[in-house]
Amino acid sequence: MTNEQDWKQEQERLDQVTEKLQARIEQLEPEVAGLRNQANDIRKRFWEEVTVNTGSHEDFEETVHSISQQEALLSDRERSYRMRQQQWRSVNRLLPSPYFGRIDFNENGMGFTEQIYIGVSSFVDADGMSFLIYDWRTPIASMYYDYSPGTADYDTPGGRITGQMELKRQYQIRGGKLQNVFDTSVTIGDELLQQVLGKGADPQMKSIVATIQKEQNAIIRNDNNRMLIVQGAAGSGKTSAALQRVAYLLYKHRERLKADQIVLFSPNPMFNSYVSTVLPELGEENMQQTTFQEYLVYGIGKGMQLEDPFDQIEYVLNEQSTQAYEARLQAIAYKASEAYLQALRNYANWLGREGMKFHSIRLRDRDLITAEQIKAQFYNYDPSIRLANRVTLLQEWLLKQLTGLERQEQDADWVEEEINYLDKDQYAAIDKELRDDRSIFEFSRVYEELRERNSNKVRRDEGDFDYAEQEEEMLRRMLVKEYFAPLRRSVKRMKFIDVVGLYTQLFDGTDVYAAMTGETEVPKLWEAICEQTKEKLSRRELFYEDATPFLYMKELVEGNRMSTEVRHVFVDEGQDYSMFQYEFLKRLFPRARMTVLGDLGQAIFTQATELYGAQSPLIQLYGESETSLIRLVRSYRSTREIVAFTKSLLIGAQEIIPFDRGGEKPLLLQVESSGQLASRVAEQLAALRAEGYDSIAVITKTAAESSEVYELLQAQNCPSLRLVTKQTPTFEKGTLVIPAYLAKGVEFDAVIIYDASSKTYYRESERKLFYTACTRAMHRLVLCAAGEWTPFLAQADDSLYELR
Ligand SMILES: Nc1ncnc2c1ncn2[C@@H]1O[C@H](COP(=O)(O)OP(=O)(O)OP(=O)(O)O)[C@@H](O)[C@H]1O
Repeated sequence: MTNEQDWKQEQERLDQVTEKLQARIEQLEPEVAGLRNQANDIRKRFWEEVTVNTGSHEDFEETVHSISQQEALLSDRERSYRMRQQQWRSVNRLLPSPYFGRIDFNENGMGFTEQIYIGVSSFVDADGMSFLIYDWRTPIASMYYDYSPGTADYDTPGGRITGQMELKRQYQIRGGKLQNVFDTSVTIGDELLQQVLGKGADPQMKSIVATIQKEQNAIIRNDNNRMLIVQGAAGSGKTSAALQRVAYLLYKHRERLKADQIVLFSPNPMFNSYVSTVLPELGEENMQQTTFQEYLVYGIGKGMQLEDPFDQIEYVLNEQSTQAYEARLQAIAYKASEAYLQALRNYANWLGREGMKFHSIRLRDRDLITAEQIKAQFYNYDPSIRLANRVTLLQEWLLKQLTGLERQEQDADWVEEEINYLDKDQYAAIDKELRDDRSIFEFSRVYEELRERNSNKVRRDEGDFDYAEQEEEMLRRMLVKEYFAPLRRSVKRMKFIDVVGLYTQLFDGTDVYAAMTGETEVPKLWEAICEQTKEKLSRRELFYEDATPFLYMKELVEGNRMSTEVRHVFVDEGQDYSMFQYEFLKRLFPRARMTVLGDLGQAIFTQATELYGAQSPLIQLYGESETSLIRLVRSYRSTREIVAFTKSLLIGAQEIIPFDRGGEKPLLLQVESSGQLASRVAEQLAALRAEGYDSIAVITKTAAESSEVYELLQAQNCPSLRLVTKQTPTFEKGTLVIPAYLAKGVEFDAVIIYDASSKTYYRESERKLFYTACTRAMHRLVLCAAGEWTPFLAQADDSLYELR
């Protein structure tokens, strides 16, 4: 806290800045309105101002010139309008809270101290020179996040600047009024951060610019390498840092980077709405957001039915331990492994020599070009040409063949028959097209005439030029063309490759697999895996674990698609992606840098990838020299008590450090039978609501359990209860009943684990799911259990919770 004198000065400065902001708004408003009207006017009267005359060549040129002049004028006004509007918005955004921080910096050799006020965007005084507010993303503002008072420096394009930071101050300003001023010394913003973190959960994530921590700042501003990997504990601010990083990149590269050149892969569609307000709050447009599943569905196409990751996890959590279940688990792990990735690469090499599978091209129930002919042609190409390039050659060859065959086919008997049997409507349609093409007849007639006159031939009788014959030929041509059009289309779409067959043949048994891929180390239950996979494929369905490898193999054969526009790819919950998926992203976005954020402690899927440490295969994706690794160990979401408890659930999570915010210990409630659970949980819900918590999650293990619990709690008359399923589009405040895997990435004031008994959570593989569920709690955590506690609580010292 500062003294009275300081406070007064700060309030005075705030008043001055507010006045200047208001003055700027008043100045900009008519300018914005004026430019908007001008642009609208130009748009409305566009054609009045243009002289359109196409009589002669000169007139035509004149017209083109006049249109482009008018266009240039319009786009100039629109550009000015957009710029002014942006300024107007930015000043308006500043008005209620112009800045949140200040540093006083004395640059070495300059001999004076500059006061640098920091806000969500820059604001320059009317002289155009003095910065009244610096954007938090400017190089100089980085000192605010990186240093306490004392020696400090920052990097500029011209080199490093060093000096003394004499003061560091933080503000809370609301509605133009100074509410709090903190002078910070050792660490930035503990007091402010305390206040921010003590607040309630929101159905939408907030920006953290006022309290970004040094290690988070390193993530936000890291702009050196192709790959940035962040391993961070639950609640350490990975997603927050990622979003501020997007804002930073958009600012730093504003001349050449647009929001739609950045893609964020989110864990589920609901998450999109959760994070969607952060960037607009910072005055930036949202980046593109998608899920990997959306990409898979798009890449594989409509022909196959894809399981989604949530159905996969439901299977893993629900099924009993049968042999089929064990086989599926082994398959999930193996099909995400690097060994399988390598096997598929080897398989593609093998296919370069033998074993390709094609579909015959068929017309009216007969083969036009047989699969054998296609295969023979394919293996005729020089084997040194890459597989995908040979496929392109084959595609060209097929299209050429089709042209020849189409011509031949016109004389076939079936064509004559079809013409005879054309019904009235079909005939009328064709006749119309013919009439439209009549000009061609006219042209050929005139041409014929001229040719004859020139060669001094006697002009033939009109009857010599046989229209009837021409018409019949045209009909044949059109009819055959109609039959051939879908064939061409499917060749262009590479449908002549039997991709399903190619993937299926991988599962013809251990020996065949080894011969094709060179892989001899397969999971124990490989034969059962083969059966399961083939059975599923025979229904034109794909397990989730097969979807990415399937698409990977498809693209190895057909050549991969690319998106060269995208410059930055962000992967949140990065531990849940397999190496296949990373390989994909790398190939799909060849010109993009990648930021992967995740936490191995929350790896709820079997195909998890380690992000950090020597074993991380992710480092190999772009190579060590192109990769930066950052680790976040401080957790901001939950109270000290909740973090101490949740970290005891994980093995080897000692290094997680809670931010120093106190609260109540987690509460463990045990009842005797599951019949009593609902009423105890309902009691807890009522108590938490009475304490003022209005974002509460009752977290269950599976979707089925969620629906059941939802019914039970409704029967207990719990108010404003909402069931969340994978189809739920957005998060809303209130009491949610939600399966753990859908609560990923989000947070709640209070969390109730519905049944933390050993009947529900017992497999070791469910430990991280359980941990993820508990770490969603910000202020309160309650665990209920009917009967024995889950074994995951075994390491939790009884001083870490309260038992009732
Ligand atoms: N520097 C900060 N200042 C204020 N709040 C912060 C800061 N860092 C993180 N938080 C808050 O901590 C909470 C957790 O942040 P976030 O969701 O980004 O963490 P995460 O690492 O992505 O978590 P998880 O892996 O558990 O999903 C959020 O409420 C966020 O606003």
